[in-house]
Amino acid sequence: MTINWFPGHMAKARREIENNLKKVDVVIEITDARIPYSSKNPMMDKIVKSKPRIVVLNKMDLADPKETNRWVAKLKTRGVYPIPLNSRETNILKKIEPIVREATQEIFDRMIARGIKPRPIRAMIVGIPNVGKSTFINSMVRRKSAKTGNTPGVTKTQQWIKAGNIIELLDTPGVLWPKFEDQTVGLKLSLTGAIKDTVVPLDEVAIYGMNYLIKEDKNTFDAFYKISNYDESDVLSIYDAIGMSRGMKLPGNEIDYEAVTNRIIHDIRNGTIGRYTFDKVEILDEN
Ligand SMILES: Nc1nc2c(ncn2[C@@H]2O[C@H](COP(=O)(O)OP(=O)(O)OP(=O)(O)O)[C@@H](O)[C@H]2O)c(=O)[nH]1
Repeated sequence: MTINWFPGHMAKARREIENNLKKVDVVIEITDARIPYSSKNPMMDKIVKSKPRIVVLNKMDLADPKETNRWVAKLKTRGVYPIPLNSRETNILKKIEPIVREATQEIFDRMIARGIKPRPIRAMIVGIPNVGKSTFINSMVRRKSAKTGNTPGVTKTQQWIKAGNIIELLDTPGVLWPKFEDQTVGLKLSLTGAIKDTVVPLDEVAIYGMNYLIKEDKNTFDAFYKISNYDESDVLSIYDAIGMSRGMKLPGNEIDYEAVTNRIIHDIRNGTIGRYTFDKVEILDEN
């Protein structure tokens, strides 16, 4: 989904979420496990305020498992309920149900104490674009594609959809804007596919990712591209090595640098090279 986030859009998105918040018991915030800090909306804490919040570290299959564990531990100290997930799996309901129960225990204890028969727990999904909100909803309700209300003339009525026996979800997720304030955050959002390619220069994205991987895990990077003997402080030297190794040449035998850029981004974004986390937990204390 492409949205240009102008102040008017931001205000509208925020208002919609604030209205929906009144109807739910718990908020399920979807983030990207590779960038749990950069894929959060900057105002989420203010917007959600006092509702219990589950933070899904989605796309865990693409993130470094050690770093994901560190994020879970850290987020637990911040008053939210973190859970790593791969929303493409079919059994996520089983993983979500216990944490939804835990997050809403007080509300339901109160209902029971007042003699009210417990009703389904109502939840809304929020997150920035492309973190996997629709995939999560579809997987929770076990259907193939998310319903959309974009057909002209079709009245958009908001619906509750049942996810298993104890949860009801608002069928449309709240889409919020990503963080824009920091250039590195922009590079990470682009590297993981959360923002559209044209927003950030692609070669900068590729160079950022490449340097990060070489710093973190040079052996894997070299083995993946079958390269050696390059100067790691010189971007062109690395590009030349990859281009040569992969036979990415233009007519006239020059290296096709654009193809190398696209290749690197593709390989990192899809996890073909390996599982990496670009936000380390320490970033929370620095900001
Ligand atoms: N590897 C992996 N891919 C995922 C996971 N969840 C979602 N995806 C993929 O991520 C992409 C974006 O997923 P969507 O569900 O469309 O994301 P969204 O947040 O609804 O996106 P918007 O509609 O743009 O707000 C799709 O290609 C999904 O298949 C996951 O847990 N692991």
